[in-house]
Amino acid sequence: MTVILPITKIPREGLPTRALVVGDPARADAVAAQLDDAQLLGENREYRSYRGRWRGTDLVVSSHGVGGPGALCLFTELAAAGVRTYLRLGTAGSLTDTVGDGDLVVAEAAVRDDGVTPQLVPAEYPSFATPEAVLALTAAAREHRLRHHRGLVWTRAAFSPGVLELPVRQYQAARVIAIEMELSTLLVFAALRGFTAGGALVIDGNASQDNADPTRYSPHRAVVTEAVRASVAVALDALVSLDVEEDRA
Ligand SMILES: O=P(O)(O)O[C@H]1O[C@H](CO)[C@@H](O)[C@H]1O
Ligand SMILES: O=c1cc[nH]c(=O)[nH]1
Repeated sequence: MTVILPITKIPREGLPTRALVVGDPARADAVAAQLDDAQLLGENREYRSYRGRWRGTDLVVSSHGVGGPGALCLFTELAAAGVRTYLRLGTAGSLTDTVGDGDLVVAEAAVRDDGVTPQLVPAEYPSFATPEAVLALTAAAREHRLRHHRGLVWTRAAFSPGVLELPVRQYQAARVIAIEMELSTLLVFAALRGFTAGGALVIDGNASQDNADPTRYSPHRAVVTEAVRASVAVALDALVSLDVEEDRA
């Protein structure tokens, strides 16, 4: 009898070892539509998971919703079902004028302001992308002729600010180029398990100007939608090219 995992309702066994994870269930549908023989694996809450093939390689695509704690539930259940290599394809706000709308940011590492990984491991522990994932994503972005940048990302639990002053200027001065909400959770989770992980993020606005006023956040513009659509092949090409498990201590 197939055992179904409780939070994502994916099967406990027999999954491919690679997963593309995205925030939005509709984005999981759009990725699945590009796969060969896509099959829905399970659906519950914000989590929608498919399996399928890209260029002959089996993989999973799953949505994790918004925020690190919920995303961690997906990453954990995917691991229980056999996934060992994760790439996140998401959106992010830019923190610098040189990274514009529709550009792709390939994360080298992420600031752990995610609100959840401090409950897993001390705050000094790093949140870094697997080097091969960074190289595979940048190579695929170049091949697909997408405007892209490598750099540091700020993962932050709260989308909009409250009353506390945010260290935006300090992180800008420290060369952090984009802000989003789940990547550091994925990178820490993967490092703790000895898995491979990375992420690429499509820029959907200037976060240092827009996020204090949620009515100015406008991610549904054509420049963003088109860049996300074009980035799917980049992320899938990178995912199927990765094969780094054997070298790891
Ligand atoms: O486009 P996704 O993958 O959802 O990523 C970003 O968009 C959401 C905020 O609108 C957060 O999940 C953030 O990380
Ligand atoms: O967290 C996020 C995601 C996309 N864009 C932003 O400005 N922030």
